[in-house]
Amino acid sequence: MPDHLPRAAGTVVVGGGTSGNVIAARLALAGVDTLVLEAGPDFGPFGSAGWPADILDATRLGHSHDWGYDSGDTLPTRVAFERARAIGGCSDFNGTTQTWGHRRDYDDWAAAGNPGWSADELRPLFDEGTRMMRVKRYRAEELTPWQRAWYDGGTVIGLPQLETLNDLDETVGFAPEDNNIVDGIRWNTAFAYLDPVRHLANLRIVGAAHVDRVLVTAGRTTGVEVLWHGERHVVHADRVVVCGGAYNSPQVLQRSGIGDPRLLRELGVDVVADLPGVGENLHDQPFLLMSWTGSDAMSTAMQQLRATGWAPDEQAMAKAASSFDPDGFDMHFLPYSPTHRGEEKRWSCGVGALLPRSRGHVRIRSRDPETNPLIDHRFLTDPEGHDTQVLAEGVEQLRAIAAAPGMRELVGRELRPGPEYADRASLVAHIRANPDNYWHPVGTCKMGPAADPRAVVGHDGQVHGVAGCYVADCSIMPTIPRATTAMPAVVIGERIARFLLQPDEETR
Ligand SMILES: Cc1cc2nc3c(=O)[nH]c(=O)nc-3n(C[C@H](O)[C@H](O)[C@H](O)COP(=O)(O)OP(=O)(O)OC[C@H]3O[C@@H](n4cnc5c(N)ncnc54)[C@H](O)[C@@H]3O)c2cc1C
Repeated sequence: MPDHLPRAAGTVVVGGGTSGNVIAARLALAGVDTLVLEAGPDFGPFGSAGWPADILDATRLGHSHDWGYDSGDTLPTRVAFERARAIGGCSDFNGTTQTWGHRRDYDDWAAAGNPGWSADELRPLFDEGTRMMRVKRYRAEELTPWQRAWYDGGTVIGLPQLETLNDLDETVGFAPEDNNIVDGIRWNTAFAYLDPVRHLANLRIVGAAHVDRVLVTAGRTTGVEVLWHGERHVVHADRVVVCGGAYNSPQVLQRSGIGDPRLLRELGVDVVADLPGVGENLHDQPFLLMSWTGSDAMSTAMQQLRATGWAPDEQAMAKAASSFDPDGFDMHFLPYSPTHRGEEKRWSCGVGALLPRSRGHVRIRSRDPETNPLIDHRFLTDPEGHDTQVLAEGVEQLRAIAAAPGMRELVGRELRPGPEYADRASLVAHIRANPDNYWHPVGTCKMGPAADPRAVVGHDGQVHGVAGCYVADCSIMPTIPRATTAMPAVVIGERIARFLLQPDEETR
C-alpha cells in the first residue's frame, strides 16, 4: 500500500469499487502500469485488521463508510441512497445476491449499437465473474424458515421452484440465491480481484484519494486532479478509467467539463465536451417492502436458527411477471428478515419492478467534490403509470401467497401497506406516496454510438470526443437488466478491460 501519491501512471482507475477492481486487476495482470485512486479507505488484503465487521458480515447489508447520499426533497419521503465509500465499493455493502437477468436485456444493448455486448458474447464473462467472485448456490434445505416459507409458498400462484435464477432463457420461478459468501464473509471485488495481484509492482492502490476531475487538453486526457489528505494534487496519465458508480461517475465528468453545457456554465465549469446525456437516464428498479406481524411459530423457528449463529437476511428470490407482457418476467420478490431494523420491518418481502420506464438525473450543485449532488430519481413518474401498476400487481401477488392456508398462519397480519390499502386505487396511492429504491442505480453515462445524442460513452467505454477518458461501471448501462446489478457490474469490468487490452479487436 503506497503511503504517497504517485505523480504519474500509465492508467488511472478512478474508484476501487465493483467494476473498478476488475478493470485494475485485468490491466495490472497484463503488465499495464495501473494506479487505483479510491475516495474511501483501502483496508488492504483479506485478513488485514482494518476491515470493518459490517462490511465482512454477509448475513446483513453493510452500512459503514457510506457516501451519505439521499433523495432530499425530490421524493415525498426522504430516501437514503446508500453507496459504499471504500475499496470494494458497493460489493462491500450488498446482499451478495448474484443474478444475471434475461438474455434480451443484453441483446437490446447490442442492438442499440454496442457491438460485443450481446448475451452470447457476455456469457463467458458471467461465467468468469462467477468463478472469480467464488459464487455458490444455497440449497433449499439451507433456507431460513422465513425464506423457505416464501420459496414454498410461491407455488400457490404458479411460481415453480427453480434451481437457479440465472438461466438467461428461463422465465418465472422462485429459487435459492446464488451468492458470493465465503465462510460467512461477503466476498467483495477487493478480495476476489485485487488480492491476487496486489503484489505486482505495476499496480498501486491509494485510498482516501478523492478524484475531483479528469484533466483534458485539446481533446486528450492528461491525468486527474485529486484531493488527498486535504490537498490538491495532479497525477499525470494518458488514460483514465472512471469507475465511480452511477451516482459518482457523472459528477466526475461534469466537474471535468464533460456534460450539458448549460449546467456546466451555470456552475462556472469550462466546457470540454458537449455531452448532454451525462447524469441523465438515471434509473433504478422501484421497490416496495411489504411487512407482516409474523407469528409465534415463525419467531421461535427463526430464534432457534439464530442461536446457531447463521441466519442471513436474504437467501431466496423470485422472478415474477406482471400483466404488462414483459417477455419473460418483470418483477423480483425478495423475502427479507432484517433483524437489525425496527420490528415493523422484521417480517418482510419486497417487490421490485425490473423494467422501469421512469428516468431521473444526477447533477452536481457545485464545483466542490465534497458537495452532495442533486439525485432526482423521479421514481414512478412515467406518464403511463406503468411502474406504479407493476408494483401494485406485485403487492397483489405477494398478498395471494401470504393469504394461502399454511402461509397465513406463519406470516400473520399485514402491516405494510396494511389492510386499509386493499383496493387497487388506494394501493396505487400508497405506492405513489412511498417510492423507494432497490439499490441499483444505473444509466447516467449511457453507452451508445456517437450518433445517439444522449450517449456518453461508446461500446468500448471511451467518452465520446475525449481521447483517453473511459467510464466502466453501472453508469454505462443504457437500460437496466432484469437483475440485481453486482454481477453485471463485474461483467462490465471484464468486458471493458478486454476492450482496453485489445483495442483493435473486430468489434471496434
Ligand atoms: C445496500 C446495497 C445492497 C445491494 N444488494 C445487492 C445484491 O444483493 N445483489 C446485487 O447484485 N446488487 C446489489 N446491490 C447493487 C450492487 O452492489 C451495485 O450496483 C454495484 O456494486 C455497483 O458497482 P459500481 O462499480 O458501478 O459502483 P461501486 O461499487 O459503488 O464503486 C464505485 C467506487 O468508486 C469510488 N468513487 C466514487 N467516486 C470517486 C471519486 N471521485 N474518486 C475516487 N473514488 C471514487 C467509490 O468510493 C466506490 O468505491 C446493492 C447495493 C447496495 C448499496
